[in-house]
Amino acid sequence: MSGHGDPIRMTARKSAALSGVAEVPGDKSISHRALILGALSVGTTRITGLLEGQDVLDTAKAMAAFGAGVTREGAGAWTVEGVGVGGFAEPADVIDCGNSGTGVRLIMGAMATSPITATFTGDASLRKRPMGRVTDPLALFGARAYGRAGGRLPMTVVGAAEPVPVTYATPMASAQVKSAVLLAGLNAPGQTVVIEKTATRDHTERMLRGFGAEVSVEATPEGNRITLTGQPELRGQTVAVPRDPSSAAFPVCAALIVPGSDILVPGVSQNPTRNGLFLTLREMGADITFENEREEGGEPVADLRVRFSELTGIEVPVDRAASQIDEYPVLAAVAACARGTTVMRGVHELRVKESDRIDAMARGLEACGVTVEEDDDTLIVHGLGPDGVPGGATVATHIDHRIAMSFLVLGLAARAPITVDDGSPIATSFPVFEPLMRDLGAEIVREG
Ligand SMILES: O=C(O)C1=C[C@@H](OP(=O)(O)O)[C@@H](O)[C@H](O)C1
Ligand SMILES: C=C(OP(=O)(O)O)C(=O)O
Repeated sequence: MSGHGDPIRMTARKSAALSGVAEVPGDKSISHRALILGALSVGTTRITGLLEGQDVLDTAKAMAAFGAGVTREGAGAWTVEGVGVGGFAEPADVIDCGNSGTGVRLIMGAMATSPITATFTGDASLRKRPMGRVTDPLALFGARAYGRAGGRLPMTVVGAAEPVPVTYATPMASAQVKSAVLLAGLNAPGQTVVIEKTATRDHTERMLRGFGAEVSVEATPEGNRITLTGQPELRGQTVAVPRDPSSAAFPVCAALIVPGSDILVPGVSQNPTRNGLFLTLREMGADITFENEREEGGEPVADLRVRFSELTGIEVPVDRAASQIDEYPVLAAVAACARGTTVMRGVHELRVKESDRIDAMARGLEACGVTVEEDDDTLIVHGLGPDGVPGGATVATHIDHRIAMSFLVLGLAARAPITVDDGSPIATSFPVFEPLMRDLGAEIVREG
C-alpha cells in the first residue's frame, strides 16, 4: 500500500536492565525471494516463518497480480502456486510495492523478460529512490522502462518479448541490482552473468539453486562472477525462513547499551554476507556469544547471548559495509553510547535507502546532544560513553523504519526520553518490534 497511515509518535525512555528471549521474525530478504521464486516455479512452494511485514505482504500481493496463487495458511505459513519461468500474466492494475526497494526492484527483474507490461509505484519514500540502477541492466535484456525524471516511480516496464542474456558488472554494491539481473536472466536463453566487485547478500543465488536452477560462483580478480543458466524449470520447494539478523540488531544493540542487560536472541542467521554488525560490535568490546551454531533453512544460524557492555569506538572496516548495510543506523546509535569515536566510511549507499540515512542519523544524533561529522560517504560519531547521551529530543524518521527503531533503542539508554515523530514504518520490517522490546523490559510507548 502506498500510504502508511497516520503518523505514530513513539517515545523510549531510560529502562532498567533488559532480560529474556527475543524471538525476532523471519528474514525480510529471504521472505521476498521465497514468494518470487515460488511464483516463478512449477508446483507448490510451502513457506514457513515468512515475515508478515508490510514490505513482504506487498510482494505477496504483487505475485498474485502476476498470476500466482498466494495463500496464507496460518501465522507465517504461506503457499504459492507458481506459474513457471516465463509464465507471468500481465497485471490488471498498478503494482504498489509500498515502502520496499527490494520488492519493486526484484519484481521488475522477474517480469522484465516476459512479453508483458507492468506499472509500479510505492509510498512517498519509495517514489524518491533511484530505479535506473535496475532498469539500466534490464534494458540490456531488451526491456524498456518509462518513469519519472531521474528514474523514479511511478514507472512502467515493458518486458522483452525476445530477451537476450546479459553479462553485467554491477556499478554499486547492491544485492537488489544483482538479484534483479539474475531473476531477469531466468527467462533469457543462454547464460546470464553478474560480476560484483564486493560480495553482497547471496540469498538469491542460494535460493535459485534450491529451486533447481544452475548457478555457479567463481572468484575472479574483478570480484565474484555469478553465472546463471537461463530457462530452467524451477520446482516448488519447502522454504523455512530463518530469523532476520537485521531485526535482531535492535534487541542486541539495546541490550548492549542498557546497563545490566542479559538477553538471548535465538536462531539468527549468521550468513557471512549479513553478519557484519555482530563482528563490528565484538570489535567494540561487545559481550556477544554465539551458541548452538547450526543450519536452518539452508542458512547458518546461532543463538546470540548478549550482555550489557562498555564499548569503545572503532574504525569500521570499509570492506564490511555490504554485510551490515542496513545496520549502520543502529550502529550509529550504539556508537553514541561508546567511549571514543566510531568511524563509518564507504557508506554512500545509505543515502539512497528509505531515507538518506547518513543525514537522518546525523541530524537525529545532534538533536540528542551527540557530536557527529559526515561527508558524502562517511559518518563519524563521537561517543559519550554509557549514560553520556543527553537525549530529550524529538527526531524525524522520514518514513524510515530503521531510523525509527534506532532512535527508540537509543532512548532506552539516554538520560532523557527520545521521541520519534513517526514509528508507523516499523511495521514494514518488524511488526512485533514494540511488544518484543516491551517483553524484554524496554520502556517504549505510543504518544496520544
Ligand atoms: O536484496 C535485498 O534483500 C536487500 C539489499 C540491500 O539493498 P541494496 O541492494 O540496495 O544494497 C538492503 O539494503 C535491503 O534492505 C535488502
Ligand atoms: C533498505 C531496506 O529495505 P528496502 O531497500 O527493501 O526498502 C531496509 O530494510 O533497510
